[in-house]
Amino acid sequence: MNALKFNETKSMDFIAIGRLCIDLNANEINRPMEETMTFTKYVGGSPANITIGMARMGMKAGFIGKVANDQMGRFIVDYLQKNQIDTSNVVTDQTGALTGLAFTEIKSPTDCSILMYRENAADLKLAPSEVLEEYVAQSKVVLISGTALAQSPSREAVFLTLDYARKHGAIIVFDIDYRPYTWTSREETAVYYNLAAEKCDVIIGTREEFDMMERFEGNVTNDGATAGKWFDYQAQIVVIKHGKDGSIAYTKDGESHKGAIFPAKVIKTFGAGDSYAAGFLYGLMQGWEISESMAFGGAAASIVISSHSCSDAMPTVDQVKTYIDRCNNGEIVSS
Ligand SMILES: Nc1ncnc2c1ncn2[C@@H]1O[C@H](COP(=O)(O)OP(=O)(O)O)[C@@H](O)[C@H]1O
Ligand SMILES: O=C(O)C[C@@H](O)[C@H](O)C(=O)COP(=O)(O)O
Repeated sequence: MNALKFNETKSMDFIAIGRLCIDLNANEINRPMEETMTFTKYVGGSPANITIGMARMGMKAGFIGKVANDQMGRFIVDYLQKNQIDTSNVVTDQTGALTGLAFTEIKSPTDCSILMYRENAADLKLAPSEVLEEYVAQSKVVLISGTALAQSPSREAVFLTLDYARKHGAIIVFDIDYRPYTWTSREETAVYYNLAAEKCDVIIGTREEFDMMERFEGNVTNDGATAGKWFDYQAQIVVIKHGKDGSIAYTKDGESHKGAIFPAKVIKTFGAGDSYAAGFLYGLMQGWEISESMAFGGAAASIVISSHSCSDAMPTVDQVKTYIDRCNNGEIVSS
């Protein structure tokens, strides 16, 4: 058992708030963007990917967000619905805003980058008045994604969602999800990230993301010290991710747990964090121990980084279990 107490009377398992975007993933891999000519379109945006991952694992999931009033916006909503994700709090922009695009460059399995087009992005136009309290109140878990704090009115919509989630007893998860291009300064970023993190039960981020949040506190860069700060606020679990070197989770009772990593035939690195979050949160919601939940997330991540997409490659529970078995039998080895 982990220490989190989910309110089992609620009708939905998981709701995320944040961006619904499009990933355009390079078809011709192992080359720079300048030489990449064709791309495959997928639903993207980190919180969207995590929600799709939760739904694939059988969780009753929903989303709070805003999409453009165009073909891309309709493609996103349709894809969510096909994945059994409730879209009743996904609103359509009426101001001519556009869908955020992420073109991925896959230079090698370890050298990947993302070129973002996020001018006038619809997701950042979500207003507080468009977040329905009764919708938030239904969910056992509410996940907020840090990028949604980058601009008003989305920023206020997230803080209001945090208030509703706390009021109605949800477990609140903060995926730091720091994307520098949506922010105007590192100071502004750190201020808002810290204000949000104070209100969350589970905080998940990479070492670099926590470094950004600690910019006013000298050079901490020690995982234990980083996590310790948040236990004075609301946090019960703090997870610090270290790419292919795995992850470490700290809990309020002073314990720490290392996340197992699994072999992968890596096509690209992005999507690791989102699939890890889905698998980890799924495990926690089953009442599994922290390390078992981390391993489940690690295996989900290995599946997704061995695939071309992020969202579309999100595995089912059976796929993750089979993957773990095959790794344990030596059938899957790293490329
Ligand atoms: N090359 C890899 N091989 C196996 N597992 C990986 C690899 N890269 C990432 N992972 C898994 O995915 C998790 C999250 O990856 P990370 O790169 O730290 O997150 P993000 O994608 O958010 O930057 C890691 O803790 C690890 O379990
Ligand atoms: O989050 C985005 O806007 C782009 C994602 O859809 C993308 O594929 C990605 O970067 C995934 O993030 P990660 O899991 O943190 O690597």
